[in-house]
Amino acid sequence: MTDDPGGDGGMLSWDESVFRDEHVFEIDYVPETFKHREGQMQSLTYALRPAVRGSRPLNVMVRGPPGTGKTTAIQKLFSEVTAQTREVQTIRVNCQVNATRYSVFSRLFEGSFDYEPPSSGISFKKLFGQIAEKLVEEDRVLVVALDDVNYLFYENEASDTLYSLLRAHEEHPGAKIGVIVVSSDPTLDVIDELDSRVQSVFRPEDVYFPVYDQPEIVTILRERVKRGFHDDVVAEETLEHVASLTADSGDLRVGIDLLRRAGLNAEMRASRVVEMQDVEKAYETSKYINLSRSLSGLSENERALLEVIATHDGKQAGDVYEAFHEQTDLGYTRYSEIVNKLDQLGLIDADYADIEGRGRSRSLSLSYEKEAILDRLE
Ligand SMILES: Nc1ncnc2c1ncn2[C@@H]1O[C@H](COP(=O)(O)OP(=O)(O)OP(=O)(O)O)[C@@H](O)[C@H]1O
Repeated sequence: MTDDPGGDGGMLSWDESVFRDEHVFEIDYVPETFKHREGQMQSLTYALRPAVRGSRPLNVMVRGPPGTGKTTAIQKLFSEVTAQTREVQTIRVNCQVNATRYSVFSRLFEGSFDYEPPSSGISFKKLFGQIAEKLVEEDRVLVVALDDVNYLFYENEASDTLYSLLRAHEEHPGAKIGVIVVSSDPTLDVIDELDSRVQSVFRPEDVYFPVYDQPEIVTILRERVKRGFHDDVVAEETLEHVASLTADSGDLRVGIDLLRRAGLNAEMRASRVVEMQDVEKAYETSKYINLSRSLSGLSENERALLEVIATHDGKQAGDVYEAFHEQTDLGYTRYSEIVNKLDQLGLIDADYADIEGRGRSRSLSLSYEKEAILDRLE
């Protein structure tokens, strides 16, 4: 691309691309290099070391805002461990998808047996029994990463799930299980929110992932640009701009998505170069990547309530309930639970306020612009 073989100046012909490898901008891509996380990787490796020797590993609590490399660290760690030894089995559970104890253990079953548990409704006890039995039989240590564990808290399932995992050896002698909980909710105090029966057995190592600063973002994104785009498609100045927009949100995902969309915008203009205008246009969508991600995990009723709040923005909880109940027939308890979850996800603000003559009541308002939410709920 650099030598402009067609001799057509800045124009891209229909069968050319600015991308060398578009795949590096996809969400499930695991980067080859993982800069600025050496300390965290060291702590994680240290915690897992006993497992490699056949003992129960240290439990770990990983915390940090969205898009700071927590999942990537677990993926890297797990592939290093499994490459080293067959004695350790590692399973990562995405709690946004598996948000109940039963569903977490179904995933563990699937990870252990390579097929899903019977859908006919096998009891939790049986499910757990089979997983533990296999571990003991094969004399393997199981390391479970509960990724985005905050979702288990939103569903009130965290204590039961952790309790079962941490006390596994009591019901199933010989079963060795280590747990890594990964929380991306900075407002959630993981230990504090657990039942005291869990607190007494869960004293994890703490590993923190701070947001990347702008120079760190530049080095990480430069690597992606090198792998993902042909030479000279993204100028240094453009990269700096992408990094500063990314630093505003603190979520590296914004930067990666920005690069891909800006590349597509350049192609749309048949340009060989990504210009600032391509980045600006892409940012209108990329800045909402975290919102889209939160929305994608919502159930039908949760989406319905968010939509009702969008059309009653700033109204009192009681008034919103009436509209919600009319639409879904759900009762007040369930309604309150969903309000709390949307609040914890940072989608709405549910603030208590004194209302004249009515005591204290919550008013519900959107944390994002109404249109941004409604567009993404469609
Ligand atoms: N140091 C790094 N080097 C290269 N890529 C990185 C680095 N840190 C994060 N990424 C990339 O940023 C994106 C987000 O990272 P990741 O999913 O690991 O974040 P997270 O902290 O687990 O986010 P969440 O809490 O929202 O689940 C991924 O595409 C990942 O490849």
